[in-house]
Amino acid sequence: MFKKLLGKQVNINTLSLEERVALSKSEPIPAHVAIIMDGNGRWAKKRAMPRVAGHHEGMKTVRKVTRFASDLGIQVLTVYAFSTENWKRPKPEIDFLMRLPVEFLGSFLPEMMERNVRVEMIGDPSLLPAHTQKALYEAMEETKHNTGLILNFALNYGSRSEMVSAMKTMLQKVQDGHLTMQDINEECMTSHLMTAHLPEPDLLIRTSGEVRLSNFMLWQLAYTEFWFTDTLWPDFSEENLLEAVENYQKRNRRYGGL
Ligand SMILES: CCc1cc(N2CCCCCC2)n2ncc(-c3ccc(F)cc3)c2n1
Repeated sequence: MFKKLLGKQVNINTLSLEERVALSKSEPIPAHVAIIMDGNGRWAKKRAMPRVAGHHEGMKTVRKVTRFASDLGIQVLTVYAFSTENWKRPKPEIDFLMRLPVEFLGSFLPEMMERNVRVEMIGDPSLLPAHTQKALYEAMEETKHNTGLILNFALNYGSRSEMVSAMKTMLQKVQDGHLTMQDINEECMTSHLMTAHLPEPDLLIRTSGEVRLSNFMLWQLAYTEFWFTDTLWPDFSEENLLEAVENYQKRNRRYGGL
């Protein structure tokens, strides 16, 4: 890929990662990047390892990508960690998955504090085990005053149920006289979603070659740039994230216009 540097065309493949990062930071960085982290089971299968080994390696990738996103100046990183459909998985796998937040936060929270990272979540935490909820709430409490990157975990999250819940709340407000039919518009709907306080995603990344949304942020992704890669999530690197951002910066977004 070629980029303009000081009036000259530069082949970025000849640059170091650091040089490419500096170049990328001279152009608009996507404020909100959302990632569907696919390919963990396949990564393990390729190595004749149990699926949970892929999930554990995937957790390390979350740490690595969080560091790099923070360095790049990304404001919000939303990662789809557990969907409402994932409850159909075997119980031992779910039990393992539900311990990952405890391990992640136990080892990474000090560094996230140093990096001024704030931990948030979207989804319904009530069905998560007590130890998972405890780790999550403690991390959100400890980091709530941080003003750097927002690391936003989608946990027990499903977009359709998020939208139904928003509609029910708005209907209840109309019944209670707190809203009128005229108030109901796209902005009103957006303000009733779990992401109301966040900018809409500028860039969606999905790994492992799957090309579908899987009930993820369906309303919020209306004008988002999509970037799909065959790379399996445990293999996803800083280089992959930078490539997605560089590709994003090449696109001129129209928001439906010309
Ligand atoms: C509860 C399911 C789950 C799965 C999971 N995987 C497995 C699936 C996708 C790949 C990444 C590794 N991770 N990775 C980090 C977390 C995490 C969640 C909340 C939090 F506050 C801190 C860390 C995580 N949570």
